[in-house]
Amino acid sequence: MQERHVTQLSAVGEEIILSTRNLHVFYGQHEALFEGDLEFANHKITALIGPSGSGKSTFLRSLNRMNDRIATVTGEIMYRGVDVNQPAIDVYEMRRRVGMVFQRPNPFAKSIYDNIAFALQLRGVTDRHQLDEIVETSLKQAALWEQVKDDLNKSALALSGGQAQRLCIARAIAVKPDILLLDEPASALDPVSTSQLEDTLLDLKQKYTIIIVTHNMQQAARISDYTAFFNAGRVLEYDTTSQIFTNPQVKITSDYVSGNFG
Ligand SMILES: Nc1ncnc2c1ncn2[C@@H]1O[C@H](COP(=O)(O)OP(=O)(O)OP(=O)(O)O)[C@@H](O)[C@H]1O
Repeated sequence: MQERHVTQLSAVGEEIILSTRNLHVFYGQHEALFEGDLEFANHKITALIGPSGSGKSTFLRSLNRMNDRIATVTGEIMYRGVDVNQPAIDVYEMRRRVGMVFQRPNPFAKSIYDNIAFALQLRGVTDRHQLDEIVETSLKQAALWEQVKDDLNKSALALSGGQAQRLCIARAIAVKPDILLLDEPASALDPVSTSQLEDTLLDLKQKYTIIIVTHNMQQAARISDYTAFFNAGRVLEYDTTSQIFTNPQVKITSDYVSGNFG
């Protein structure tokens, strides 16, 4: 078996929206990511899997510069032809296009409506009709509208975990991003909410490119098109999800996906 097998998606005809080259991440002296070179295909779901501490979140958070204050990130992050890992980049604007949803649902202590409207108002959208329309569309896309349409003025803190996570997705898509980064978004959810969230992500793929960190192998297999396997700060294998789960080329990947790891 090989030691490393990373498929270049551009070589297999995919439209690449985001790619990293020579990406290294250091927390102080500790190098947590060595050469995370990956290409991400437009309107596809890519899963990042691997053991705890292998660098998945570090990599994901680097993609929209969430590591800026806590780590040193070197290398290129090419988003639609622009290296967004440059000091001159407007990080705020970049994060509008490359949004993030975190592991634990983190709605603001505001109404359901304001959770979504707030980000838009900050960006200068003040027209009430326009706000209403975007709030409704975002909640529909996040598959939450039917459950909350009569309760928009109620506190978001009263939502269930699954609903709160879908509200966070609605909030992220309200500003019309291109790419959604999700860091274990279902880890705090029960199986029913997890399944609903997976259906929502499959729907969202029509409009967005999705990159998701997950510990749940079945989840990666169910929803993703491509899977990257991380180990000890390196991407050891990257391929179609079916290939990773049925015919991995690297022994450690094979051990990991078959549950014989460690
Ligand atoms: N804020 C931080 N400061 C210092 N070291 C960190 C920080 N965040 C992560 N690390 C270290 O970087 C390495 C990679 O961690 P990371 O969280 O990216 O891994 P992961 O694969 O996402 O793990 P998990 O699946 O447990 O979330 C680990 O050695 C971790 O201890």
